[in-house]
Amino acid sequence: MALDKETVMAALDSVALPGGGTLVSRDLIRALTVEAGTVRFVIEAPTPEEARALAPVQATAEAAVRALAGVEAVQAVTTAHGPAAKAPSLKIGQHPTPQQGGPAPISGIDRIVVVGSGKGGVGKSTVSSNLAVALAKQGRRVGLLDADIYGPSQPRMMGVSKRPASPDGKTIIPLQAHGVTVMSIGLMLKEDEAVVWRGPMIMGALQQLLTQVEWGKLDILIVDLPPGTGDIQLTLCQRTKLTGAIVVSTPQDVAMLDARRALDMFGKLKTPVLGLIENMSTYVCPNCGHEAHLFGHGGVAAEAAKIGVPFLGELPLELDTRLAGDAGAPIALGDGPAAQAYAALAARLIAGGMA
Ligand SMILES: Nc1ncnc2c1ncn2[C@@H]1O[C@H](COP(=O)(O)OP(=O)(O)OP(=O)(O)O)[C@@H](O)[C@H]1O
Repeated sequence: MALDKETVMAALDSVALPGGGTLVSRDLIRALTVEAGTVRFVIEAPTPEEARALAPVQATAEAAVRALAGVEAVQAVTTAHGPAAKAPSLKIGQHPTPQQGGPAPISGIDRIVVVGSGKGGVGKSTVSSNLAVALAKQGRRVGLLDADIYGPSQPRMMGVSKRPASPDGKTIIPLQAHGVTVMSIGLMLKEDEAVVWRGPMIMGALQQLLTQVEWGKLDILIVDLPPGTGDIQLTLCQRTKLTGAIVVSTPQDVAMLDARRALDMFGKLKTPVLGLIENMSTYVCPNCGHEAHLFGHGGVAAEAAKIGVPFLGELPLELDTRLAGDAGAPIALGDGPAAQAYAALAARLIAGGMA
């Protein structure tokens, strides 16, 4: 294989960062050049402290590039942004502006699909990120909006952490990860900063994420909702023209009870339910191959049949899915059993005109 920038970037994409993600997925590589066997690049950290902490990562990156065929010399430096130039300040969290008429589409976005659940922790964010990646792998232009304002998890799951730029203090430039355009309120806050807002501020923040982000042209925007049936769900369904909702549940009775509430809410808000997904459906022991159903099995399919909505599929409970999410590289990027299940789900949505 010829030595070129793509080959070097692929090698750098294998270099994991301490907080999750890779040098490439977190967009830290600058000024990469390849000249007659000599590779030069800059690792640009957001702060001088982070730059110091990246010294071992630089060594790993140099070794990864040096191992490529045709590389004779590697010259890498790690720098920091330094104190950020004073950008026009963008305030996230404000009172919503009134909207005339009914739910409005977002210009440039063909379909908006929300992913919801009744209960927390059933895998809504995992499904959203993996579905986004699986759809992007099948050639769709995909956006992922993390609307879980109280507990944003997409920055970690997609391996992004850079604060999105706002060149004019109004528009927000989203980030790119694994072929997906990503925006989360978590990117505008410090990782452990809590959002302590009342309903109107939340609605205003959501409105900003939907309308001030430069999404570009998308075939589908996937919105990862917070759990439950609160202000965010209400605002989104009433103000934005949605293609529909996907409801994720585990097969457990308590999860299904809450999922029914979510379904009831979408019914009341006249948001079409595109289908149900059963997550953490089966567990195959990696040592002996025994298949177990830790949270039961088939409950979601039975519910879908009962209420007459499509059952979109079941996803296995597996350690690799959790590890991949924590590492910022969704499991759907690979080709194992979970990735195949997500690929089938993506293909089904595309075939049905939903993505
Ligand atoms: N199929 C799976 N196999 C293994 N682990 C999973 C699976 N689905 C989700 N998880 C893990 O379970 C945890 C909760 O998942 P996730 O954050 O996606 O749920 P959620 O419904 O979005 O939660 P929240 O209510 O906090 O938003 C995460 O650590 C995730 O990695």
